[in-house]
Amino acid sequence: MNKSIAVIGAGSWGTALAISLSGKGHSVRIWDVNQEHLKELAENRENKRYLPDIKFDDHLEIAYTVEEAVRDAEIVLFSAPAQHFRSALDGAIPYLTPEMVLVNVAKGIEQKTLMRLSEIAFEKLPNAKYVVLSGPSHAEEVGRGLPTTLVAASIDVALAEYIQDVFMTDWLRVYTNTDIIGVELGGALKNIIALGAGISDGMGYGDNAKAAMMTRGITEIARLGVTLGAHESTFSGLTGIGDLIVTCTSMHSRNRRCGIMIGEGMKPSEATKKVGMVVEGMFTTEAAYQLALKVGVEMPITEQIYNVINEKIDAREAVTSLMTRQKKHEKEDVFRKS
Ligand SMILES: NC(=O)c1ccc[n+]([C@@H]2O[C@H](COP(=O)([O-])OP(=O)(O)OC[C@H]3O[C@@H](n4cnc5c(N)ncnc54)[C@H](O)[C@@H]3O)[C@@H](O)[C@H]2O)c1
Ligand SMILES: O=P(O)(O)OC[C@H](O)CO
Repeated sequence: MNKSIAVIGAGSWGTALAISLSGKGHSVRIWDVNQEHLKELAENRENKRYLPDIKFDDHLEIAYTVEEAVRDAEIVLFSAPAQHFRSALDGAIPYLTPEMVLVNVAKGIEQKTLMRLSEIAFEKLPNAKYVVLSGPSHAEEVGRGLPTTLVAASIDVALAEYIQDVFMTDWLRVYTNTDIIGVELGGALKNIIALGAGISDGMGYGDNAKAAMMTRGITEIARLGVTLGAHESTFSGLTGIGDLIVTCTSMHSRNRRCGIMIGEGMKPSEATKKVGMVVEGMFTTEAAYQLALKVGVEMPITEQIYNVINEKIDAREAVTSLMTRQKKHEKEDVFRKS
């Protein structure tokens, strides 16, 4: 059955999902803090800034206030960048009702509190019907209807199944999961490794270096994730290794593109600006670095990327530091446990 859906954040991902949902016949209203951007969306009936040449259909309306977007919605989808999720939620709260299902697609950790986004939501709304939607999914491909998979994660499996039904199309396949911690952390932390993969590419290193970055990257992501309560197996699924692969290898990736420019010698702040859309890894690196210190987990790649993007060392020094670390067994963590 068709639903009424509010989308909060009309960037590339919010727009791509709004196009997909409205294409399925759902009634979608999209809102953004940037009023100028909303006017352009209404005038052009497409998102020329982020997803040019993909026209909106009649089921997709532009809302000029949060209230207008959220009023009578059955589902409220948050697609603002992770550092803005708290303010996006605060803005919507006066208009939310307990029946509304909240879906968050942002991938990050709040820098100032080190909280996962679901922790923010449950702190404010302890009984929220809350679902995380994540997975290997570039907006540029979803907007064009290219085959994609996602995972709807919730502590309530029935709720995850509800969102699975609402979002699923013949080309957008949605799985469910109840490991909300693992799904959130996989989506957030892969952006750090994608920055690293981009830096490696930008420095002119080859496929060997990138394969190492990705494989050792997922190892340290899982190490932190399991310490924070996630299931290890989640990191070998779509929201773990799946999302890591797509982000580290695609030219659509904002994180990888930013990394490439840094690897080529551009200042990190300049590279971030040049991407022109949110580069979540630039915030998540700091948060993950602090979280790892707090819980005593070793994250050598994250630590070096933290050093590079904060201009403490250059990328070549970071590579030397990673390559000349104390030698170890590949599965050292497993040996430590047994
Ligand atoms: N772009 C993708 O392919 C993709 C895919 C999966 C997940 N994501 C995740 O989705 C999130 C958004 O990414 P994006 O690429 O769409 O970003 P973007 O930079 O393209 O757009 C972000 C939009 O959010 C708006 N915004 C900022 N604060 C807001 C607020 N408080 N309320 C409402 N709108 C607000 C901005 O004005 C902007 O239009 C990120 O966490 C990203 O990791 C992106
Ligand atoms: O473009 P990126 O690097 O923000 O990645 C987008 C999505 O998270 C890929 O799944």
